[in-house]
Amino acid sequence: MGLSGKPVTVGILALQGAFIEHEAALQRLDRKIEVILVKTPEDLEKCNALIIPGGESTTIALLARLSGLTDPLKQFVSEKPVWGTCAGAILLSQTVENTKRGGQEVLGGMSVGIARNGWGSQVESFEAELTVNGLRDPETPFKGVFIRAPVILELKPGEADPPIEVVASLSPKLLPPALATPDHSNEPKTFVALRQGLHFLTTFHPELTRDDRFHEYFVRECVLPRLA
Ligand SMILES: NC(=O)CC[C@H](N)C(=O)O
Repeated sequence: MGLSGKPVTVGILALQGAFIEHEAALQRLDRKIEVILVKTPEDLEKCNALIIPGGESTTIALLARLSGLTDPLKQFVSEKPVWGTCAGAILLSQTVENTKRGGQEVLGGMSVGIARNGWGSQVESFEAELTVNGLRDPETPFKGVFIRAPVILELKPGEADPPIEVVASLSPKLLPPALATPDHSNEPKTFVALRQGLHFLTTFHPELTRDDRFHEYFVRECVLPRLA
């Protein structure tokens, strides 16, 4: 049986946030995916890969702790493919700035520093057309929906870590004045989709469009190769 025929189970962390929309997107893919809404460590054990949705990172981290999921999630992240969208991207990061009082618990997985609510109050939510080379039909722009989105501050892979690939970035012109710098070259603040080894993050919400190309990308690039 080829890769395309192997059964694959993708979990979606379903404690808070936009998990139903991710489920619908995965079910629209041509490739048949078994989807589990993960609320307990037992649910997580059945998954080959996981999506951590957008929502409120502080709340998701708190509910994970109350559900006994924090350590199983950290273990999962160290072994299997995980995609974090928006709040999920915050949870996959190594360090977080602009946290609520008491700080932000993270799962790690991606060697990045991130800031919550990085766009400031005036541009908390916006849409932007993204050109993304790794997607199917790359000439068609992807509508990025940014809702109180985090901002990538720095990439800091250690020597033993897999390299980080920039999958999508925003035009520097879209950065709010507070984030803009005179020299925009290779500026982490413009990065909005990053891949590192088995892991993937997007600071926006692909599940809130009817365009499922990022879901297809995650399954194709991060999940299926891991099953080989
Ligand atoms: N749309 C989102 O997921 C917003 C993320 C939210 N600002 C947080 O810090 O968790």
